[in-house]
Amino acid sequence: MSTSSTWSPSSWRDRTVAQAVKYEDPAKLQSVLGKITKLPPLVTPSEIERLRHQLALVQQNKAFLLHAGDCAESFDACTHENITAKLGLILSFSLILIWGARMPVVRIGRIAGQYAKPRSSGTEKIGDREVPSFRGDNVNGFDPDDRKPDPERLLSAYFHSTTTLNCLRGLLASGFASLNHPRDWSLSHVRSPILRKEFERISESISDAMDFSRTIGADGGPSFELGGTHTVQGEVDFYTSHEGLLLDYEESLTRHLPVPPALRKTSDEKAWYNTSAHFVWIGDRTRQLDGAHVEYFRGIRNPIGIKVGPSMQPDELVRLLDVVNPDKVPGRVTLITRYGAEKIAQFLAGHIAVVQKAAHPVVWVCDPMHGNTLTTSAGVKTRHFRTIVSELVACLRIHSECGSRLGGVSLEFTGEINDEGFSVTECLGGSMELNEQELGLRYQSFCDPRLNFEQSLDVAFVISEFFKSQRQGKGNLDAANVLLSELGKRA
Ligand SMILES: O=C[C@H](O)[C@H](O)COP(=O)(O)O
Ligand SMILES: C=C(OP(=O)(O)O)C(=O)O
Ligand SMILES: [Mn+2]
Repeated sequence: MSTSSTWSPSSWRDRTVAQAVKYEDPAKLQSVLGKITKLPPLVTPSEIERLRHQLALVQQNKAFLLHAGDCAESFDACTHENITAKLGLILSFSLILIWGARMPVVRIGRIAGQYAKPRSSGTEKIGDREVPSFRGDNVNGFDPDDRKPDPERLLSAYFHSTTTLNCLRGLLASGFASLNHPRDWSLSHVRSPILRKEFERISESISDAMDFSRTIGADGGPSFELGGTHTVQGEVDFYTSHEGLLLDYEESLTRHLPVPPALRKTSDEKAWYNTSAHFVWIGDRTRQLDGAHVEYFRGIRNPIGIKVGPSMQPDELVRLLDVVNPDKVPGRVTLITRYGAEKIAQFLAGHIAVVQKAAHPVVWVCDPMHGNTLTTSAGVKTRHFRTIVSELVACLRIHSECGSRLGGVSLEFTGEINDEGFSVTECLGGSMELNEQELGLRYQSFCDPRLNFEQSLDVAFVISEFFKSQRQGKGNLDAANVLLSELGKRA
């Protein structure tokens, strides 16, 4: 394998493309890509560089990363209500984390472009029929009769991403993030009295802290609508991300743009930026060392993620880091581990050891979702809250035993609610004790099961309590134990 050869946005085309999509009409594909190539970037180099800088702070233990959102966004779910609910959950989650950890949270949504899905199999069974698998809204349709890949969907993905991003930017610029108005955490869903007492204690402390800031005027004066500036609390950074799976699309949004002045080494320095999102990641199924995805990713300047599962060999991991980050740039690489609760103890410490030995600067993030998927006897794909939290807790423990640090979490969750105000029912357990019979009530995911609003806040409380106890010098999981043992007991 030669990685020293010249890179270009299209050099990946000489490599084997894992999870490739086969289009019937290549001319139509070219015409769509030609159109996208001319459309404006979705994000800017300054935003991308700012995120890289913030991820370097995560690495230095000065911030925590929350990477979260849908497994697969869909074009139909691109509504004001859904986007607001998703952003609201990310903000609520990060507020709880900030309270416990007393450090900034870097927020990256799996949003505004998370359409393409790698699949375990090329076909799937729907009833008695065997049809091509759904590959995401930018490839084919969820309807079993609409599974032929259509290049026009790439253009539609661009416009849905743009619309989503515009909605997010509008909400954030108009004070939606103001910490004075978090979504109501009613806690009425919490069944265990012990848990409810703990959650109430935490949320009252947060409300108290916010009340205090308001009283002393530390919330920044008049509101935005009344001519005030964006308040310190209301002004938050928010970044977008998706799996960089469809390289045709990623290439067409890869632009040679001036490096922002503060970072330029020469007055005319330019770099290749993937302008489809601030952060893109390589999936566990497409991270082959000599494959097309690694070749594409090595040449872009964005901060990138790499999914690391049980099949990653330790030496392979170091070689991969050498390829994508030869200059060991801080903040450039985030390793998103996803082994499964049963396997993490077998693999994580070995991966940490080789990365430490190679002195590669990385942000370690725990994805406790993808190694913990199961299918019920009724054929429903789900995840159990208990295994999700169990992988997360094991991850925190193993990092601290190895003298390393867990810098963030990567979750599939959604704050979406239906017209009656109910959350989705896709994962089992949590403080609402969702059971198998209830999965069918509001199962809306197009791919993997997501934590709903209530279950996500459960996770936020657990992590927040862990950081609080660490901050108070306890350095262990004691304070989170009441939550963990209670949540662990729930079916
Ligand atoms: O989101 C991740 C993958 O695309 C997903 O887990 C694949 O699911 P599958 O195993 O049903 O193909
Ligand atoms: C496809 C995904 O994960 P992985 O590559 O880890 O299976 C994902 O994050 O949606
Ligand atoms: Mn997924």
